[in-house]
Amino acid sequence: MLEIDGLTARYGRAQILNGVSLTLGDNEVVALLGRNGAGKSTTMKSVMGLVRQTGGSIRHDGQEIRGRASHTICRAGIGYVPEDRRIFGELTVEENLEVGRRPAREGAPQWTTEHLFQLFPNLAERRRNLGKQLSGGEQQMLTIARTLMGNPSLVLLDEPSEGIAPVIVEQMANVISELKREGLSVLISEQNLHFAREVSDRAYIIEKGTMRYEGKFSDLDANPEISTKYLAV
Ligand SMILES: Nc1ncnc2c1ncn2[C@@H]1O[C@H](COP(=O)(O)OP(=O)(O)OP(=O)(O)O)[C@@H](O)[C@H]1O
Repeated sequence: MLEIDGLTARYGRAQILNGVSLTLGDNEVVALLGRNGAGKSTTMKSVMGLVRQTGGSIRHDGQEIRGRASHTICRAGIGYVPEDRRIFGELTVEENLEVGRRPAREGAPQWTTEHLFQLFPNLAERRRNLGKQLSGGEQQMLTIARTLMGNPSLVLLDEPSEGIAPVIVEQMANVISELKREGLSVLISEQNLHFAREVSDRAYIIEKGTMRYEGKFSDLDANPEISTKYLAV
């Protein structure tokens, strides 16, 4: 589904990714863990063609996408939910969802607003509220729901549990499990090991733009020194 191999990327003169490799299989949920500034967002932005990549490859369903324009990457079925919730504050919840609507895509689940409202009951209750009237957690949910309106087969979620109330974090975990049940592949970036463990099949740990760990959560639990060294636990 997604194969990143030896990816290097920079902002201006600063080298941020030093050869990152990661794979995500069909219908897998994989966590990209790391502390603040480790390079998680930059990895996701690289997949989306939003930062300058200097080397390596990014293949999606076997096709090289590194260097392609962002809209082409979206059209290939990759949805991206950035950390900063980019909802339209002056549009209602329903209108925000309509903005994300794209044609159905073969091999990917097709979403309707009604289906999304079942998945996000909070948004259903607030469907006629303006985006700016929602809480931070609800805005995060709305960003995810709007991305799903594009019928992606792969979704990149940048720190979905960041800065939201615990009760919403629990709902977020349910949403990610439901996306997997629907057949999607999901890459989440996380600092929260507990949340990542709850929703993901396996994990990578990145530090200073370099991959330090790849494996199961059970192995991470058996070797706590890895988490202590590379994560804020
Ligand atoms: N637009 C930018 N210009 C220059 N440097 C940047 C830019 N964005 C990020 N960086 C730097 O790149 C490095 C990696 O940042 P990145 O956002 O990928 O980290 P992260 O693991 O996602 O952490 P965070 O939780 O802070 O988002 C950091 O050192 C950061 O300061």
